[in-house]
Amino acid sequence: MTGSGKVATSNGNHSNGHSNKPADYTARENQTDEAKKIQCYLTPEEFRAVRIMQEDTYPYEVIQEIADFIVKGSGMRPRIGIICGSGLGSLADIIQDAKVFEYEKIPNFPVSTVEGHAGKLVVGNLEGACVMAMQGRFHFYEGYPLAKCSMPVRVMKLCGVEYLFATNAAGGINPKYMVGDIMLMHDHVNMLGFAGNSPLQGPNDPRFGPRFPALVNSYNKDLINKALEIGKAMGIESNMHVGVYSCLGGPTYETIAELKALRLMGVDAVGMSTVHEVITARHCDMKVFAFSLITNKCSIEYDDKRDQEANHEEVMAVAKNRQKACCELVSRLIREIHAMPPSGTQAAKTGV
Ligand SMILES: O=P(O)(O)O[C@@H]1C[C@H](O)[C@@H](CO)O1
Ligand code: HPA
Repeated sequence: MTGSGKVATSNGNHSNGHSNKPADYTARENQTDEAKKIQCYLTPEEFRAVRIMQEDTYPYEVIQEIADFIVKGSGMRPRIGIICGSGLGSLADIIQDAKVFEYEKIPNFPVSTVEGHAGKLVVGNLEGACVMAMQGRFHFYEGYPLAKCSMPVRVMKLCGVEYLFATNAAGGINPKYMVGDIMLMHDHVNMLGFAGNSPLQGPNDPRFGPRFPALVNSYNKDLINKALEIGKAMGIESNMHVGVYSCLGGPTYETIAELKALRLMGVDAVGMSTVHEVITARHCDMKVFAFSLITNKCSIEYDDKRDQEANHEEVMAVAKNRQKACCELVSRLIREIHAMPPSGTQAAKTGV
């Protein structure tokens, strides 16, 4: 590959036949043998960065080491894990007695590359419960394999987390959804899975879960019902929905034809994350609560006169506007979970 992503031919020409070697090629001649073999114009540093990004094997022992690093470094054993969606990093800002780990400083951890994803892991207390929050998630379009995107969910599991709260910013396809609404996820359509991609691809380690996990009832119904009650108490029930989310690979927003197809499949909101995290969490038997903040309405009509083009600035601005409601919903739900006995006890087995 060239620095611009074009494939170079053996005579040095790009496969589009127009340009020759990049102008800065002479500065790039100090290549590794491996890079030379595939006619790669990346510098050794770039080549190494791509290799690290695409490395997707995280053996159990490595994940255990990361978990130990976090538990020892924080002196806490979190019970609830939170993944903050785009612009929803404030969910981690409300954590008290926080111990903050920058992703760069956590051994073997990927780094965040997207605006609105700070790249910090925050461990502390929220409503009396010990929680850990990812202020910044990993997306497939950043170049990470899905297993790497959702590897932190396994870290959470080995830290002791029982509940995953996954949040995201999403486009509303259901015409009833308005910007700023909250959709509690009760199911998903795994479009990347349709294309043969899964975070569970490759050898299965039964210490995490079974080879063929079932995904019906992935989204905990009791937590959805509790969240609806909380929404009512907050006076936002008319801005809350229960619906189906779908994740596409991104980073492009969807075409109208794609949106029409998703709507036909029963999808209410579309984004670029969460599904692989939920799959990984269910595989290792975590209870999942997830919601989408609807940051933009997706037009599914070609002759729609409104200016409906999605953009990340708008996504971030809406998330900022609605962060208070999202924080309150999450805090109140965590308060309820904290009041329940830990799972494993007889009483807990009958509840969520
Ligand atoms: O991390 P999430 O899923 O909240 O972020 C969404 C999807 C893209 O990363 C970005 C597009 O604006 O927001
Ligand atoms: N599509 C995909 N991802 C998104 C969108 C969208 O419309 N809005 C926020 N994240």
